[in-house]
Amino acid sequence: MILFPNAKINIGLNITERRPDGYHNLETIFYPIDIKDALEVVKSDKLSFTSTGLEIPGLIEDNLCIKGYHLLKLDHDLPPVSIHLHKHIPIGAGLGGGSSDAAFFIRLMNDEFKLGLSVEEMTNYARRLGADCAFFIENKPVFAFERGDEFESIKLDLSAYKIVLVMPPVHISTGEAFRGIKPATPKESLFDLINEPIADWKKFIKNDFEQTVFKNHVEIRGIKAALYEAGAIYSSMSGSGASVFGIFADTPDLKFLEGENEVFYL
Ligand SMILES: C[C@](O)(CO)[C@H](O)COP(=O)(O)OP(=O)(O)OC[C@H]1O[C@@H](n2ccc(N)nc2=O)[C@H](O)[C@@H]1O
Ligand SMILES: Nc1ncnc2c1ncn2[C@@H]1O[C@H](COP(=O)(O)OP(=O)(O)OP(=O)(O)O)[C@@H](O)[C@H]1O
Repeated sequence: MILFPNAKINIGLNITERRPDGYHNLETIFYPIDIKDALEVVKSDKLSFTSTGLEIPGLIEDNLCIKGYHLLKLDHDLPPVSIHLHKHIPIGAGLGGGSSDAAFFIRLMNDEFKLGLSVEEMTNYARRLGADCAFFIENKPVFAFERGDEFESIKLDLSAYKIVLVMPPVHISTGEAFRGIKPATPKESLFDLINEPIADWKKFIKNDFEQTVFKNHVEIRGIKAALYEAGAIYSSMSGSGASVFGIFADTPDLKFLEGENEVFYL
């Protein structure tokens, strides 16, 4: 069976407090976007993982698909499988690529091997693999809170707009981006602000990681400025970076950004 795990962007991200478990409580809007990996799983005589496309840093044992397999195996009688991932979603981008692979892996195993898991059960497995993973089980726009793995439904449809995503040649690890953040409770929750007209978002909606990340990577700040210059209605870094997205009324001409960076027109 083959599935196509997609990426997400964060529209706004407030880091509200440090938790005793080393994580942070935050609030954000997750919005799925159309940049995808391809994930194939077939029954085999031994567990294996191969990948093509972008090089995935780290050990195969640490790949979130393999971790997902071992997690499900604790509770279910699973045959060995061979997993192939074609990696297309930029890594260290704040796009949740690895998290999406993990969640889609759980969904795939549930379907392929008739595990009978409910959405809630799959979400619980996913959140044990990473804070971002849980969102990709249902994979629809949500307001997320606590570790980013509790959700409230929202109505948000950006299909009338053009989203452009720019990935600079820099990778940022989520752990690195959290260092130096001073958590604070915002005056107004994103849950309410997201209902304001998009033209007003830039006045109210911010991503707390920009403060720390822009300090060390001025070129990322430059991309955001360039997107506004090119007519973006709203622009922000996604998650913990390094990618930056812009929401436009019409497809902008961003050729000047294309040399150095990878530009996705969605
Ligand atoms: C910041 C976001 O990218 C926003 O979408 C995500 O919340 C990060 O989610 P993720 O990459 O799935 O995060 P995990 O793999 O669970 O955690 C990586 C590291 O990020 C930090 N982390 C992550 C999520 C969170 N709510 N608080 C944290 O402090 C922790 O130091 C953790 O060790
Ligand atoms: N299937 C996978 N695809 C990509 N990275 C993976 C995968 N499994 C584990 N990883 C590890 O996760 C790290 C980054 O993952 P990911 O792409 O989710 O981060 P990100 O782009 O910063 O997104 P986010 O922080 O929003 O989850 C990689 O450096 C890699 O070591």
